[in-house]
Amino acid sequence: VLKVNLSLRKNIKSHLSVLHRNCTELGPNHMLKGKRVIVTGASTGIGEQMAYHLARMGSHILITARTEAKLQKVVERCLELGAASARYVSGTMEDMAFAEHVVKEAEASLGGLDMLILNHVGTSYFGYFDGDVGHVRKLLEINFLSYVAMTVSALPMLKESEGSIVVVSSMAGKVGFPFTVPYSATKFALDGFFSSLRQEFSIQSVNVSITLCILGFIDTGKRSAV
Ligand SMILES: NC(=O)C1=CN([C@@H]2O[C@H](COP(=O)(O)OP(=O)(O)OC[C@H]3O[C@@H](n4cnc5c(N)ncnc54)[C@H](OP(=O)(O)O)[C@@H]3O)[C@@H](O)[C@H]2O)C=CC1
Ligand SMILES: C[C@H](CCC(=O)NCCS(=O)(=O)O)[C@H]1CC[C@H]2[C@@H]3C(=O)C[C@@H]4C[C@H](O)CC[C@]4(C)[C@H]3CC[C@]12C
Repeated sequence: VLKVNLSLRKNIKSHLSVLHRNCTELGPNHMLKGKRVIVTGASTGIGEQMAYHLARMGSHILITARTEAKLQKVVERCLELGAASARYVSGTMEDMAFAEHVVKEAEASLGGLDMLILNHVGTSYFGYFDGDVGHVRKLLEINFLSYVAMTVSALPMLKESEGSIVVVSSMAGKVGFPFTVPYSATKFALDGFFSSLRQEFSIQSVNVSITLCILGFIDTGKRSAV
């Protein structure tokens, strides 16, 4: 048993060292080189920084949010940082037709899609739940339904490229923290939808990965409300 154990350990060690050498030679900065990526909510905060990381890796980037002036600046910076290409589409994710339009724009301008990064989030409040059902509905449309609409539109292209869906969520989408009731509900909904869809992809051998990012508080230097 000791002999088998030792030879197994030797084997694993040599495999790991090959893996490490390959990864180091390739370098993390090349992983998404030439890949076609949509980043939503990329005019500020985490989405903006993700766009810059993709730019440094040499990806083709399509960003979106409502504020055109900010998107223009982010696109300029992406090009300076080395993006293979960078463009924006401005509009609101309250409108499902707009969500679908962004995906169509990627198809028209990039000829396909390798990664869909769903990151945008509508404005809410940080405080006791005030009973405003209209606000919960609106936030569900922005933070959840538009994610679903974009995923459905992008799926044929992602199946073709065997690409990835990245969904930015929060600890508040896994645990019920106080003062974030509407926001938390939208993030829990994302977990239900995308975790279930991932299981279906696995059963159907659909080679599209789904990653749900569970973030804790990140100070983007910006705001006091959600
Ligand atoms: N920061 C944090 O502590 C945490 C953040 N997260 C998650 O990370 C992601 C990014 O958060 P963060 O960077 O802090 O958020 P920001 O508020 O900085 O950015 C939100 C982005 O969404 C866009 N957006 C807002 N409303 C709409 C709308 N109606 N239609 C289209 N786009 C819209 C904004 O641009 P514009 O106003 O121009 O439309 C902006 O680009 C979110 O999913 C959030 O839930 C998770 C845990 C913690
Ligand atoms: C307070 C939550 C994080 C708790 C935490 O990180 N505990 C430590 C665990 S560990 O010791 O094991 O590491 C925050 C998690 C998510 C935050 C909320 C969020 O998702 C978005 C908003 C961002 C905004 O800038 C402030 C308000 C938020 C609602 C924010 C509030 C704090 C969290 C719930």
